[in-house]
Amino acid sequence: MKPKVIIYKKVDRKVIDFVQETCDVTYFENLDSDTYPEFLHSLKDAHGILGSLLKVDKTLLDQAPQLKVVSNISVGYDNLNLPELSERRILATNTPELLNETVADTVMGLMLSTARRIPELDHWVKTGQWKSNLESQWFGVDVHHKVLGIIGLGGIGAAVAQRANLGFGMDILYHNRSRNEDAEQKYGATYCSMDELLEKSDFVCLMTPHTPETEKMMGKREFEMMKNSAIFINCSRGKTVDEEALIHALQAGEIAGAGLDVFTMEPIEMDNPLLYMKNVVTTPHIGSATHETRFKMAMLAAENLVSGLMGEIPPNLIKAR
Ligand SMILES: NC(=O)C1=CN([C@@H]2O[C@H](COP(=O)(O)OP(=O)(O)OC[C@H]3O[C@@H](n4cnc5c(N)ncnc54)[C@H](O)[C@@H]3O)[C@@H](O)[C@H]2O)C=CC1
Ligand SMILES: O=C(O)C(=O)CO
Repeated sequence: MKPKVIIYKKVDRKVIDFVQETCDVTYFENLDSDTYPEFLHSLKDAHGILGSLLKVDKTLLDQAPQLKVVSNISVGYDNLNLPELSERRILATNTPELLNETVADTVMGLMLSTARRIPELDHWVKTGQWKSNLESQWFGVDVHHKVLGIIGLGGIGAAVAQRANLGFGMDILYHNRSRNEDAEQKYGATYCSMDELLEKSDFVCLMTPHTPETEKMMGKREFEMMKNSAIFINCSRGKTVDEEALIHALQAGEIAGAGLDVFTMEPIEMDNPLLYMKNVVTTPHIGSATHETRFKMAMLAAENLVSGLMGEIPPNLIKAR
């Protein structure tokens, strides 16, 4: 009998076909209040699940007694309770590396959009406010040849450093759990303490995973240490930032702006003050969301899933730290 698999995220037909070669697939394009009851029902005899961002905790796992593999279509895996999965001998997998370049493009996009105020000026043009020569009130600040501080220089952080240094002539400071000699050699990246990075950078880009250690790692003290002219970019996870402290820092002028792809609550609530600040550019957690990259991620996640269900060690098994 074929293993039973739930795909709970919209993926390309080719991905479903690939999984169907070896598994019996139940497919939900989206999980919402309409589809969730049926999803829970299917979970009872599912051997594998494939998707992203679903909170896989004790409560959910109690509903899935047959589960063998949880395959994330994401590199981040803060949605998974790893000790609980490991106790139940359930394999967990993710999709590292193949999204590095795409997410780094998003980071550069947020930096440029915030510094050069592109969404604000787009609105200005489209609402007929371009009536005279450009006034200095619409000017932005340079990105090129500034200092970029990257907190968490892993796969994505290194791709950001490459773009920023080789493309934009920026000086790179970084803070990480360990030294990245490759980035030091290729992009002149300089390792420093978190405090030094915050004090010296014109742009601070947060790119760590969300873990108990990194939860709210950017808080009141950290924003106060940044230059008043500095711009903060977060493309990691919303919970790595104390969002109230960020809002305060922006309102008080402690920092000049922010480009944010991720938020404490997703989707963000419409009364969140960040949505009403001109110096904040937001995107809806689309760091890796291009057709090409999302297809590759879903296919890799499908390969991880099938390999685990066939009794092999999946290529991207998440190992307990
Ligand atoms: N906005 C989006 O759509 C996306 C967000 N992400 C997020 O980005 C994160 C990073 O992804 P990758 O670069 O692929 O991971 P990675 O594992 O290659 O790099 C993460 C880096 O963070 C460093 N780090 C971890 N804890 C730290 C700490 N306490 N202080 C300083 N550095 C620390 C690690 O040493 C590592 O170098 C993911 O875990 C995910 O949460 C990833 C892809 C897309
Ligand atoms: O891969 C991740 O961790 C994401 O957030 C989506 O690409």
